[in-house]
Amino acid sequence: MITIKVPCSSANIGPGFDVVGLSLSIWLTLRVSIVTTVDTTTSTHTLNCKITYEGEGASHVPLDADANLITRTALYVLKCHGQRTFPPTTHVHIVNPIPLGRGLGSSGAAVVAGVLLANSVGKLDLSRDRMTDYCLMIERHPDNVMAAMMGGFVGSYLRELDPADMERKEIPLAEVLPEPAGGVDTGLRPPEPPLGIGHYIKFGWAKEVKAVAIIPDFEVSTATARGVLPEAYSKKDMIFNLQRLAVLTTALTRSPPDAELIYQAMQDKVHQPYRKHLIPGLPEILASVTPQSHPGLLGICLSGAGPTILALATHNFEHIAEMIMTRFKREGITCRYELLEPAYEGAQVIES
Ligand SMILES: Nc1ncnc2c1ncn2[C@@H]1O[C@H](COP(=O)(O)OP(=O)(O)OP(=O)(O)O)[C@@H](O)[C@H]1O
Ligand SMILES: N[C@@H](CCO)C(=O)O
Repeated sequence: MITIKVPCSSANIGPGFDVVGLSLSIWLTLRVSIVTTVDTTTSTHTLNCKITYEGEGASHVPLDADANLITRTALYVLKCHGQRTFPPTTHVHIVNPIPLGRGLGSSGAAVVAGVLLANSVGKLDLSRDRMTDYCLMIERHPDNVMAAMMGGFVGSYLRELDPADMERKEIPLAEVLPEPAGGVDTGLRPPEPPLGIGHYIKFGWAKEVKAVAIIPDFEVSTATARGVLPEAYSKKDMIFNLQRLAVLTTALTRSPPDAELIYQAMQDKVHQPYRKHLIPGLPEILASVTPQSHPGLLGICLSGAGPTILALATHNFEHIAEMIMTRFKREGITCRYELLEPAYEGAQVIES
């Protein structure tokens, strides 16, 4: 039995759009077994893989190996290594408590889990850095996948690629992860990722800082939330974010945390203002919960592409969460909240 555990993550933390991510303590878990039978031709499951699933999205997440994001990702990596199917007969049981499309990195966790799955069942012996390259072929912004893979509070950038590699990086997603093609397999190897696409550094984290995630009961797809962003930004807005991000990455390591410094350093002009039409009440919520109005609060932001709100705080967690849920309720939106800790250790593979 192989157990694969991947944490959820919150990207951006205010000004660090597509740059920083924080892995948090909700874990996607895969339980993987390979049953070797005498007659290996009898598997009735797509590509030798049986999927069972419980948790968030159980009513609609596909259970065919060539359609489910986790196994589709694994197949991409396996095919790059000349393996066209899973080993007969693979059973992947997925337990997913990460809400989908809420800004808590469910797709990043699924992609990381898929790459780890391929590495284990295909006995590929890939390094963690190389596995990250595969993740970045599928999820092209590094913040969620780097945090989920490496754990903790992580900053990352994508390497500037030479023109040939750039071409490969820009290939449409469907070519990296072919759509379920009714069994059509050209036999060609998919494009392999260039070496060393992503680079990262782990920041420290002051241990008293916890994350309160207020999770509305509706989804915002990341693709939609990226579609509303402008193509270009003013110099003024870029400087605004860069100044804050530079301060924030160290401010969150200091004990005791400086609430005034962190609150200001979590302001953003690059993505949150443009996403307000997708998340009713967003500007009011971000402006009305402050360290003065809510002692214990350090800072507040949209988690990833939303709609979850992330509040960093040292105490008073329930009060902060209740205030935000009440504000959402005025917009007719119900929410739940979770008190989370950083998942320092990142993705794990346990063989038993
Ligand atoms: N465990 C899973 N199994 C299969 N598919 C999944 C799983 N988790 C996520 N997905 C797919 O990813 C989609 C959500 O991805 P999306 O990028 O829109 O949001 P997110 O990753 O939850 O949020 P964000 O990127 O803002 O943090 C789901 O609708 C589903 O298609
Ligand atoms: N940085 C990404 C994270 C969401 O996956 C965004 O905000 O669009």
